[in-house]
Amino acid sequence: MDDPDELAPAVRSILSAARDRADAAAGAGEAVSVSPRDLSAAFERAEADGRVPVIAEVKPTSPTTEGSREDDPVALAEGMVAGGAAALSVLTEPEHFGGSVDTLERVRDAVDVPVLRKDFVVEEAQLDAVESDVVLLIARFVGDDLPDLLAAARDRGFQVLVEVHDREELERALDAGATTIGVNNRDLAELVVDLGTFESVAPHVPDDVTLIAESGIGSPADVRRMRAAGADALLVGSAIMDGDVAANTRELVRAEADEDEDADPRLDDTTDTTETPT
Ligand SMILES: O=P(O)(O)OC[C@@H](O)[C@@H](O)c1c[nH]c2ccccc12
Repeated sequence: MDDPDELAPAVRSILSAARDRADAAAGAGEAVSVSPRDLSAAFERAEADGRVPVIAEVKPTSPTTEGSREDDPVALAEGMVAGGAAALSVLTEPEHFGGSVDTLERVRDAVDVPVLRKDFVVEEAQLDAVESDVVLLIARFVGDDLPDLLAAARDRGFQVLVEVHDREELERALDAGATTIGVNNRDLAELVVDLGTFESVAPHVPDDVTLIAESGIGSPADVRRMRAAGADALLVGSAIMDGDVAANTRELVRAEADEDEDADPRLDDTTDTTETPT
C-alpha cells in the first residue's frame, strides 16, 4: 500500500458494516443506562496482589487470525478470570470478528470483572445495542465526532476507552477529555503489529491518564516491555485465545512476579480453571 494513511481493505469493510449496523440501530430502542464496574479499581486490585493488569479479549476470530474458535465464550471468559485477568474485552462485531451482543451479555452476567465492549462505534445509536462497563471509541474512525460520542457514552454511564495510534490522535483524545487511552500497536493501514508504536506515543501521555497498551503482546517479555514503556494495563487477544486461555492469561499476569522469582509459570498446574487468581 503506497499511502500509509489508507486503510486496509479488511478495515474498510469492517467500517462499512459498522455504518450499516448504525443505520439499522438509529431510532430503535431507548438509551441504555449503565452502572459500570470500575475499571481503574479493577486495575488497582490486580496491582495490589502482584498481577499485571490485563484485559483479556474474547475474540473468536479476526481479519488477521486463521480459523475461528468455537468454544463457549462464557467458558473462555471464566478461564481468563480464573487466570487472573483484571478485566475482559468482548468483541461484538459480528461479520469480521465472530462477536455478538448476546455473547457480551452472557459473559458480563457470568463474571464480576469489568467488561469492555469491543466494536466499531461510529454513531451514537450504536451505544444502545448493549450494556457494558466500558466502550471503545477509535479516534481514527470517529474523527471530529469524538467529543460528542464521548459525552454520549458518558451520559449513559459508560467508561470510555479511546484508542489512538499516533501523537496526532493522542492530542485529539486528550482535547476531547479522554481519561483512559489505549495505544494500538496494530497499524490499520497494513494490519501489522509493532510494539514500538506504544513506545513512541506513551511518553506524551500525561500521568493522570490510564494508559493501555493494545495488540501484539504475545509473551511475558512483551508484557515487561510495555510496562517499562509506561503501560498501566495491557489488552491481549490472540496470545490468550490461542490454546489454554487460563494458562495463557496466568503466564502474562505473572510476567513481573515471575521475573522476580525467576520461575517458570508453565511449571504450575495450569489446567484447573476453577482456581481463583492468586
Ligand atoms: O489479538 P491482539 O493482537 O492481542 O489484539 C487485541 C486487541 O488489541 C485487538 O483485538 C484490537 C485493538 N483494537 C481493536 C479495535 C477493534 C477490534 C479489535 C481491536
